[in-house]
Amino acid sequence: MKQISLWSLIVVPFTLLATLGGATVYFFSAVTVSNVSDNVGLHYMREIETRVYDRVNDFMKPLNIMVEINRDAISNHPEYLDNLDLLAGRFYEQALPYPYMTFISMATADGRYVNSTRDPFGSSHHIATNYTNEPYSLEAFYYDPITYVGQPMTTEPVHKNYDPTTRPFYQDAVQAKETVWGSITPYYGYASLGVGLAAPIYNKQGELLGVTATSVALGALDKYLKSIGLVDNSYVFLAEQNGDLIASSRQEALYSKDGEAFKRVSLTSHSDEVFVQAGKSLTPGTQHLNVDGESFLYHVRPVELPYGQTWYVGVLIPEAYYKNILTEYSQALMLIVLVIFISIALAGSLIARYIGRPIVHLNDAVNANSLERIRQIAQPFSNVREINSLGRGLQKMADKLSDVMQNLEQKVAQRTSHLKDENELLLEQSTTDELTGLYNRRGFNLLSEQALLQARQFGQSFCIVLCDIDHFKCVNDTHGHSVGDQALIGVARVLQHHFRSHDIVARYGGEEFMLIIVNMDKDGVMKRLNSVRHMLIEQPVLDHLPITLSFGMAHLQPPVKSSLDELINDVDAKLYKAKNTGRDKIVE
Ligand SMILES: Nc1nc2c(ncn2[C@@H]2O[C@H](COP(=O)(O)OP(=O)(O)OP(=O)(O)O)[C@@H](O)[C@H]2O)c(=O)[nH]1
Repeated sequence: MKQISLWSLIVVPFTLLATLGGATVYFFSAVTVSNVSDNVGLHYMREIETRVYDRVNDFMKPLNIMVEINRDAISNHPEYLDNLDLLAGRFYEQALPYPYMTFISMATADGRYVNSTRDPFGSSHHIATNYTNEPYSLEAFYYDPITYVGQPMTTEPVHKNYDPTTRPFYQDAVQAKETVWGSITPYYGYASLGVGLAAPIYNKQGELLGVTATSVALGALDKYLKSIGLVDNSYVFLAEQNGDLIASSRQEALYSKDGEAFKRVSLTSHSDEVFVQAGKSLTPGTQHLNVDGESFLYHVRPVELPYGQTWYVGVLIPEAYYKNILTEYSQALMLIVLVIFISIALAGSLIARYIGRPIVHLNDAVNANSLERIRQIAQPFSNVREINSLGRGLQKMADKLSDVMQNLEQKVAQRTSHLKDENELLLEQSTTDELTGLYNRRGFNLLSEQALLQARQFGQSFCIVLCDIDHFKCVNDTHGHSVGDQALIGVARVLQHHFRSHDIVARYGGEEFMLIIVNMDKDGVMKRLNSVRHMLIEQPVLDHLPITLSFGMAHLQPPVKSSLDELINDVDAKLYKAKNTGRDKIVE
């Protein structure tokens, strides 16, 4: 099975988790912020744009409704034209719900004219006609609910010799033979633009009966755009296809007066550079617009009016507005993410510290092959209960093991020393003659080789003596075996008495004794052997029973070359000679 370290089990997953999590959140937040950012801008812009779009549509709707109703009504009932007072009342009442409907008019092909008329801001509403006098001068009348054309408002006509058939709206409509838009122009004396629709009316035979027209004051739309309450540095405008402004959220004028002529302000000729740039990109859709280093989200939506007229609603929102909101949002998000990942890292380091480190510590101690290392683990060595208990358990085991080993060592030492003693005893027993306490033959064999080596090594003299009790069989036979034993013990003691502690005195066989004397001259040896003989006579080991010994002796001066076997054979032969030549003597 593949082995992995505890550190890699803790550190690697936490590092991976933190990195992966961080990257994921960062990626998602970047994507989210970017999406939300665009959405916030778009939503805000669409909201404004839709409101303006609906408002313009609602505002303009009565214009074509009225013109179409009146066109159809008069076309189907030309008799209306015989009583223009009725039309005056009808027009007046049609205009009542629409305060900015400035004109609803009818100009007959024979030059008569009737009009429900109102100033652009709806403060005065009356009826104007030119058919009540000669030669068709335009006069203003109060509306009368019974007679429709009520009292005159002024003593003088408003317009002398007014011939509507010469007016542009009439001529344009007749020429087009269908409903046409008039051009947008300012009202005389009023700060408002206006626009009208004019429809030529034919009878069933296709003869021209006249032109009916409606007109609306656009100043109300301008007021509306100015009152929307946009965020700072935003723009909303309504413009014609050619870029001429109809209404705008900004304060700048929509037209200028040059003598008697009016000059419309277009987007591209505007004093505000933002309008200029917007005018250059007046295409439906959303785009980013950069003006003098400031970025705008720019949206254009066409407003399709009847009879082929298209206006444009444009909205510009500074990107900084919604980006600031989102920057704050993303900063808050990043802060939360940071806190989460610091927490994860902290959790990882806590696990590493409180679980990983003690386990690694334990592992090192256990693998150090030393019980002492485990016993020396400081307690408590971990704040985690289970790990601490694991460590304590190991320590207890190590303590017990250590005690067992110590006992074992003591026992082994005791056994060893005991065995040593027993060995020594056994050795002593196996090399000692039980009866006399001298070395036995085995002891002699062990020590004699060492003595010969010593003499050779230190260049010392080497003397070997074999002695045997004379007629010992007689002693046994005459006095019994135990007396014989006493004799053996006595002879052994006398021999031992005459030689040095480091000289070898051994019982070599039944009544044979072997001596090895190193580093003593021949005379010295002889003297001692003769002394032995004398003592056995003077101080008999058995009462009234003299004991004599026969000796075979070899004394070698250094260097000693003969082997032990040769020397033993030599002294054996000499002893034999002593026995055969009368006993109680030393043969050398
Ligand atoms: N009491 C006693 N007798 C022993 C012991 N070992 C050997 N003997 C006896 O020693 C005697 C040795 O006799 P022999 O070999 O014939 O020699 P000897 O009688 O001493 O005659 P020579 O050596 O020729 O002078 C035997 O009778 C053995 O039984 C012992 O441990 N105790």
